[in-house]
Amino acid sequence: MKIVQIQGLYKNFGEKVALTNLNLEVEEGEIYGLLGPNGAGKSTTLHIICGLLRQDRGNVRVFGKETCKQMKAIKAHLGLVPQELGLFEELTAYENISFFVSLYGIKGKKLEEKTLKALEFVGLEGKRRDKVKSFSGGMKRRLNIACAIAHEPRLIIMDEPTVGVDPQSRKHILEAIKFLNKEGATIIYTTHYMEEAEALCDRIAIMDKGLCIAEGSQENLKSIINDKNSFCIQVAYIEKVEEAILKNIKGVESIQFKEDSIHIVSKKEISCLDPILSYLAQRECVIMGVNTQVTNLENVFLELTGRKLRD
Ligand SMILES: Nc1ncnc2c1ncn2[C@@H]1O[C@H](COP(=O)(O)OP(=O)(O)OP(=O)(O)O)[C@@H](O)[C@H]1O
Repeated sequence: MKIVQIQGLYKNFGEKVALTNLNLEVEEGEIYGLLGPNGAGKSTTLHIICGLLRQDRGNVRVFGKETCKQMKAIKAHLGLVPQELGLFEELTAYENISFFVSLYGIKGKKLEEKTLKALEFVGLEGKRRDKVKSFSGGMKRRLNIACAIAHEPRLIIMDEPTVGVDPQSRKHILEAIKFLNKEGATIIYTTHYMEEAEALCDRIAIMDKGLCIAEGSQENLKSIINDKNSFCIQVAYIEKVEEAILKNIKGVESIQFKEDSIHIVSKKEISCLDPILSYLAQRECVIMGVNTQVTNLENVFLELTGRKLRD
């Protein structure tokens, strides 16, 4: 079953275009990654799915119901882990979770059970009576997740839930997400950490400038750039190298300069390493090493969204 269906979605903020004809579908039971550079439109998309924002045009269905007409019914089975922490610092961990659970009309013994289960789930059962203001960043992130999942939603939307956490908390959070998914929850996950998306997601959409520019399984996405070679040449005296000349070598598709290395993407069928090395030798650069790079999600992401720094 398609748990989220987005068709022809548009959203502007004044002059600013946030989404422009976005189309996405999320199947029940999957972990669906939403990746994209800053400002790509990920949070706007998630906020529209949750009914926090209204689209200008287009159709969004969650659990087969239209968000514009049946948001109340949708919200009962939806959990949102927001990018910004949404916690009450003066309340304890227990009080924070039980407040959010109570918003779903859950009371009494059930409220207590669900709150304790969520505390245990994020490894904070020993801190239940402590005020949030005494928590570390990682503990707050975990509590933020507990507040969103304690009512046991069918669809969990996570907007960069691991920002600023240490490796231990990150590991705990990623394992918890896998567990929730095994238990039956569908998860939509945004992150800037490619290795997280690689470890978690069944399918991924890459967004840029309000559009979905690629979508599919990790294998599908990698196959987009499998007709290319990617390699890195470490060079001393890199200042002697002229980018325009390298770019003109047959087969070269893109070039990126770093402090002491050049990253090159080329067509697979044309071998351009020899002419590049000859050119570097001609310029009396010292070649310190050449590394071929394996195709991973980060290469795909950078290839599709560009390697230039964004404002
Ligand atoms: N409330 C708002 N008012 C004005 N512009 C906004 C607002 N919310 C988002 N935008 C703009 O819409 C575009 C998409 O923003 P959005 O937050 O959805 O991107 P994002 O992919 O989530 O980025 P990030 O990775 O930085 O969180 C950006 O250009 C952003 O500046």
